[in-house]
Amino acid sequence: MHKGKAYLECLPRERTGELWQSRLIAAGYFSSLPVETLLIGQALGRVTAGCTYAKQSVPHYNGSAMDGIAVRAQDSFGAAETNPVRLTLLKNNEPFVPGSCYIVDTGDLMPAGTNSVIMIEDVHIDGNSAEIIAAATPWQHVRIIGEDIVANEMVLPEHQLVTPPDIAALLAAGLETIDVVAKPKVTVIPTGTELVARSQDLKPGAILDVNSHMLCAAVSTWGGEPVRHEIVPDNYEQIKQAVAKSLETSDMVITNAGTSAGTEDFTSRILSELGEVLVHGVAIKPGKPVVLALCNGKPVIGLPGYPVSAMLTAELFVRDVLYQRQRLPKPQLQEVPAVLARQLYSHVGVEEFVRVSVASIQGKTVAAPLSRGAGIISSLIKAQGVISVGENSPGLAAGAEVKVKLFSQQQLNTLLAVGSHDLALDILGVFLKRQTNMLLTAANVGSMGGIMAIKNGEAHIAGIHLLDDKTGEYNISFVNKYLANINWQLVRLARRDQGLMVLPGNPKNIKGLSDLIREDIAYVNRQRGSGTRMLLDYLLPKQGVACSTIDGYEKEVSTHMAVAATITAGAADTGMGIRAAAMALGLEFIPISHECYDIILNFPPGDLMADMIVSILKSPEFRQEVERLGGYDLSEAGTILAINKELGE
Ligand SMILES: Nc1nc2c(c(=O)[nH]1)N[C@H]1C(S)=C(S)[C@@H](COP(=O)(O)OP(=O)(O)OC[C@H]3O[C@@H](n4cnc5c(N)ncnc54)[C@H](O)[C@@H]3O)O[C@H]1N2
Ligand code: MOO
Repeated sequence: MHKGKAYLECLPRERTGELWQSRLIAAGYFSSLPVETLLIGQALGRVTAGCTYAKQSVPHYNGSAMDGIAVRAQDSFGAAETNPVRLTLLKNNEPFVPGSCYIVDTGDLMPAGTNSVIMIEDVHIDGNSAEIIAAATPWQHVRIIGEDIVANEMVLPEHQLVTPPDIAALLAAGLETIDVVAKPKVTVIPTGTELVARSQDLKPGAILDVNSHMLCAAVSTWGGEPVRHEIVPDNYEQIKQAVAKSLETSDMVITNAGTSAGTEDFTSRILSELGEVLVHGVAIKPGKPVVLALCNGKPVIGLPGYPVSAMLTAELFVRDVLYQRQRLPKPQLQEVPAVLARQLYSHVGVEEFVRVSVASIQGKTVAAPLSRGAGIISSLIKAQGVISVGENSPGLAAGAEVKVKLFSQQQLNTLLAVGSHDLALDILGVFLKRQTNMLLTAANVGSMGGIMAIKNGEAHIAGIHLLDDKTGEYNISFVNKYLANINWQLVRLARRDQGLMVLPGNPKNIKGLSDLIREDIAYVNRQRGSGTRMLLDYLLPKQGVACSTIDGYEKEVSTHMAVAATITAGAADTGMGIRAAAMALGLEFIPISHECYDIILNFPPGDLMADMIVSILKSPEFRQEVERLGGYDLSEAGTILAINKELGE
């Protein structure tokens, strides 16, 4: 047995792909494929295992192609307007005699003796005779035997994807069943002592096994037949046995987790004992510790435990192998040039894959990077595409030209909201989708980030809640200051309650901001530039509180929900945020202030989308749905607060 390659000896992705492909070819993995026989009606989307030949001709009899009369062509010769020819009409059961004809409908068997059809429009029926005024050519309007498919002709070649018309052709050609390439059976083994199968069993430290379901679904999407193994704890022998047993019945085995350097990360060692580890460590992020092995001539892939890493490495090293194994054409993702919405740091030495929201903004395609953590499942569902930042790149500047691989052709049918995020925006997205079929995607970069995105033409919408500490007014002075020469409108979305969130029962008896200086109180703050942080910094001096005296003032998180989650987890006693976030996690809420959450709309004059958004904001249905979240006042929603004065004049 070969020893596994040392971890961290990372190969570049392309070389890994080539090595993986060439070793699988050498192992014969793509040559002798198991075959399955299916009823024709079940073969849609499958790949023919061999060439298929017609059992019968199509059509299998000479039939009339039109409604009319069936004649012997030579009986009609000489017919003309000046010389009508009269033929005797026979009944179907009467034998043909020269100079006679039969009435036929489209599809009828041509009566013996006839070889041509004259359309009924060109015939004058008179009692027992039919008069024609033009000659018919032999076989006109007749579908002759085998005109479509001749018996023994090839209907479909081997390794062809079966389409709906193929099903018609196969059935017409007299086939009842067809041999197709069998779906590769792929066993997915979730590993980890911390894993539980059901959310009822979750407790701190336990993780719900979601990856095995995600990976099985991916295998199905890629044409394979997934088999989900039960969770195997981090036990060397048990994992080894599970892999060895699965290999007996599967065409491919995927293990999940246990690929990195932890004390219980056994994958590479186990696979090197069961076969040969070709790769352990690829210079990519996420997904670096992926393991690629060949055991008994079958691929065994150790995918890293984090969901995003697992999905990306499956896309890179499982998907194409499955397509190739089934001879399915690999779907090509469309690649479009786009402008990066914000700066992106990257590590030199690894190729980094970053999921992005994509939108077309006034003719410019913009890609907004989503959160990059390997455990951020939501980045997988929010993304419309992915970009790759090359191994040698330390990162990309905002505005840099990137190439986005789009997950679907319709992905540019998107409105991009960049700025401070609010649940009301998600609800606006639902209403917009209903009315316009446009998808609203949001990148949460804080209020100032939103203003900058509008300034750079990289957002359709920006949610902001910025307090001007000189005027005490919200938002207007900021848009006027930063957004010249742009067709913006500032529209009220909601007034929101801002306040302190505390655990149920308020165990530390917090009453207001002045309590934050107490020694027994740990605070969790929002990031600089966020509206909530600006409000806090505005209010603290008014209460005579110095921020340096607050324990936790330096501890920053970037969303209202993260503040609420930090308090729920016991990592802080209180933090400022909106009431809806407190309610969502069952926290108590001490109101401190109101703030105005408004949206900047960036649409050219006359664009109907801005009007549509305003009318949604004004609708009672939308207002009720948002107000139900708690802590929102939408009585002014849809009010246009300002438009760009410079352009307006
Ligand atoms: N000292 C080092 N630590 C880590 C390194 C490293 O190089 N040195 N690499 C990190 C990277 S990169 C990744 S990726 C992960 C890979 O981890 P493993 O494949 O060993 O997996 P685990 O540590 O067991 O799990 C990671 C994470 O994922 C969760 N998980 C696992 N299985 C599932 C599942 N079926 N469904 C949902 N979530 C799952 C698991 O609970 C952990 O939270 O290692 C880093 N560490
Ligand atoms: O490879 Mo890991 O997936 O970067 O986190």
